[in-house]
Amino acid sequence: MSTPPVSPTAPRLPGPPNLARATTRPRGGAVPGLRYRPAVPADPEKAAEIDRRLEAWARSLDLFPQSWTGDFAGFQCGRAVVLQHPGAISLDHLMAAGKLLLAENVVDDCYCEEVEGRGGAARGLGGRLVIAQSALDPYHGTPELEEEWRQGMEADGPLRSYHHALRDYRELATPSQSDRIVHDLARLHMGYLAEAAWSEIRHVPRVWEYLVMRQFNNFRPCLSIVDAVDGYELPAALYARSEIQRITALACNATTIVNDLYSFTKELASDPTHLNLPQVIAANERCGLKAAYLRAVEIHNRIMEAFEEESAVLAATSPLVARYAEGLAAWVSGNHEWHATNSHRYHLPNYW
Ligand SMILES: CC(C)=CCC/C(C)=C(\C)COP(=O)(O)OP(=O)(O)O
Ligand SMILES: [Mg+2]
Repeated sequence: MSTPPVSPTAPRLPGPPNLARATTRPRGGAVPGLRYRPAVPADPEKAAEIDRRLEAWARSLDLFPQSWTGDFAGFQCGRAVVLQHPGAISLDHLMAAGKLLLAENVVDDCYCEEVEGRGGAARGLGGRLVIAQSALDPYHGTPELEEEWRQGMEADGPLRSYHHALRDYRELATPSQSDRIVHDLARLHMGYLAEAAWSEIRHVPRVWEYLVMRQFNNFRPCLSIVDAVDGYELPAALYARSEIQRITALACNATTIVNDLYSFTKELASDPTHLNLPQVIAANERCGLKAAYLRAVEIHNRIMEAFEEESAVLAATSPLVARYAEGLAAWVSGNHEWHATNSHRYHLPNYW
């Protein structure tokens, strides 16, 4: 079988970046020109307490080997959730957010990410993810088969972490809030599958296609819990409205592009073909990575601007919507702060 000819207009990756130019940045530096709002500072004692409890939880379920403890500490899960949920009504509510965040990362690292060296691979990912989805969305059948399923859910750290994190979340969330996150995690899994499929066939998407994939492979499950963690519910009928869905998606997309900007150097250092927004822009526009990076910042800023403007208009219509929009904005700010200051995990390119 002959290889189909490559269209001269097909996006082409720019080739390995010169990572000598992409060394470390000053600690805590934000991407120059990035539109963001300062986060409510994290109380270090609260963050440390969440980390301590999360590590104990992870150990009790044997979620990952001892040798990954350094990475767990470097990830700063406790600081992340304290920054992202400044209105959390209790430590238990922060713990629920922390368990979900930890579980989402265990699944991503162990099932999806090949470069992490923790078992993740594009091949066979669909089968692993459908079983992972059932850790959130229980199997119903005969008692015998349900028992087999229950035992199956104990098979590995990713399944145990999803199963137990969601079980604990259900205790403090309403049924519709729990159902919401189950659906948002299914969307996330669809995004993981698209990313894996493109990587297997070395497909370089158009910029809009990449952003569609990234709207699914997205922080949305984390923002989907902002009302529950703050101790109230945005009712399902309101949440389902298209204008609420839009501000939710804009906030989630802004925050996920922030990840692309801060993780750009880490990702290209481990895999020069890894897709992130600057890389996809460079491939489509046949420009250098610095120009592409600046264009990605501009796209992010326009999405942030739309989120801020549209959520302000909606907030004026009801105090409950205003509270929800504030919760989204707080998550966006806290997540930006976490990315900008997590020098264990992220380094900016030294373009500036
Ligand atoms: C916490 C959560 C819901 C994660 C799911 C999606 C995800 C892993 C991200 C949005 C982060 O993106 P990425 O895979 O690029 O992660 P790193 O850049 O390696 O931190
Ligand atoms: Mg990334």
